[in-house]
Amino acid sequence: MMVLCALRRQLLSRSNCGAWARLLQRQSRGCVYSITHGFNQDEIREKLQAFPGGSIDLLKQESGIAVLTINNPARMNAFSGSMMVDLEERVSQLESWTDCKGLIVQGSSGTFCSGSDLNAVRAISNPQDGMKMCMFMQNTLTRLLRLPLISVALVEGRALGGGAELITACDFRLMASGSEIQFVHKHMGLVPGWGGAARLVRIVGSQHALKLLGGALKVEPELGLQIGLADGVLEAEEDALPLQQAEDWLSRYTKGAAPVIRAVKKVVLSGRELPLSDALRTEKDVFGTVWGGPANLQALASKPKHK
Ligand SMILES: CC[C@H](C(=O)O)C(=O)SCCNC(=O)CCNC(=O)[C@H](O)C(C)(C)COP(=O)(O)OP(=O)(O)OC[C@H]1O[C@@H](n2cnc3c(N)ncnc32)[C@H](O)[C@@H]1OP(=O)(O)O
Repeated sequence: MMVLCALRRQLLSRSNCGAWARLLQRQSRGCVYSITHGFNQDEIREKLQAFPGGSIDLLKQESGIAVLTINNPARMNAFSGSMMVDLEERVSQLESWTDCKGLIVQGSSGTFCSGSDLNAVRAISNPQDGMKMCMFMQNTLTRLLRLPLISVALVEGRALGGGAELITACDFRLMASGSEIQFVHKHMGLVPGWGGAARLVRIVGSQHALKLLGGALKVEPELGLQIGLADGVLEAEEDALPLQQAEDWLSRYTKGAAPVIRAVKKVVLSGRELPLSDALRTEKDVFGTVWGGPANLQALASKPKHK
C-alpha cells in the first residue's frame, strides 16, 4: 500500500519546490528498495564508483525532448560502476526538469549498450554486492520508466544483457535497421536483475518473454515489430541521422504544452500500475491539474462560439 501511495504522491507532485516536496519526492520517488529492505544507496554508490569508465550524458533541447547518451565506446557502451551512478544522477536531473516532455535514450558511436562492464561484474560477483547493484539499478530504471515524460530507446547496433533491460525501462523502442536486442543473461548463467524480466513480460507477454530469455534469442527489427518489442524501425536515410529520425517520431506524441504531455504520461502510468479505484482517483487528480489550465483556456478561446 505504501508503494501505491508513494506512486500517487509522485504523480501528483506539481513541482519540486519546497524542502517538504523534495523530502516527499525523495521518499516517494517510486523507488522499489529503501533502507527498510537493507538497501543503503550511499553505500552501494560508493562501491560502484570504484569501477570507473565512460559516462552517461544528458542534453536538454529547446524542443523539450532531452537526449540521454550511454557513452563508453571503447567498451561497446558497457555500463561501468560509475556509469550506473551517473545514470541515477541523470534520472534525478530529469525528475527536476518540470518542462521536459520527451526523452530519447541512445548509445554513442552507433551502438546501444553491451550490458554491465564484465570487468566490474567479475569484481562484484559475490551475492551480496551483486544484489546491491541489482537493487540500485532496479530503483534507477523504475524511476526512469515513471518519469512524467514520453521516453523512447533508440537501438542502433546491439543492446545486450543489461542494455536489453535498459530499453524495457523506456515507453517505446525504435530499432535502426541491422540492430539487435538480445537478453544474453542465460549464456552467463543469469537471469535479468535490473527489472528487465518483469518489464519484458508487460511489453511482449509471458510467452514471448519466455522465448527471448530461455532462448537468448537475437531480436532483429522484423521480429521486434512482430512481437511488440519494437514500436518502429528506422531505415537508413541520407538526410536524417537515426537520432533526428527518432526525434521526429517522438515529437508526434510530445507536440503540445508540457503540462498536458506530462499529465498524459501520469494518467497512463497510473492506469498501468495502480488498481482501478486508485487509478481513477489519480486520473481525477491529474485532470484537476490541467482543467482550466493555460492550454485548456487557450484551446477554448480558439474554438468558435456555438450559437
Ligand atoms: C544484469 C545485466 C548483466 C549483469 O550485470 O550481470 C549483464 O549485462 S552482463 C554483460 C552482458 N553483455 C555481454 O555479455 C556482451 C559482451 N560483449 C560481447 O559479446 C561483444 O563485445 C559484442 C558482441 C558486444 C561486440 O563484439 P565485437 O567483436 O564487435 O567487439 P569486441 O568484442 O572486440 O568489443 C570491443 C571492445 O569492447 C569490450 N566490451 C564489449 N562488451 C563489453 C562488456 N560488456 N564489458 C566489458 N567490455 C566489453 C571488449 O572487451 C573489447 O575491448 P578490448 O579492450 O578491445 O578487448
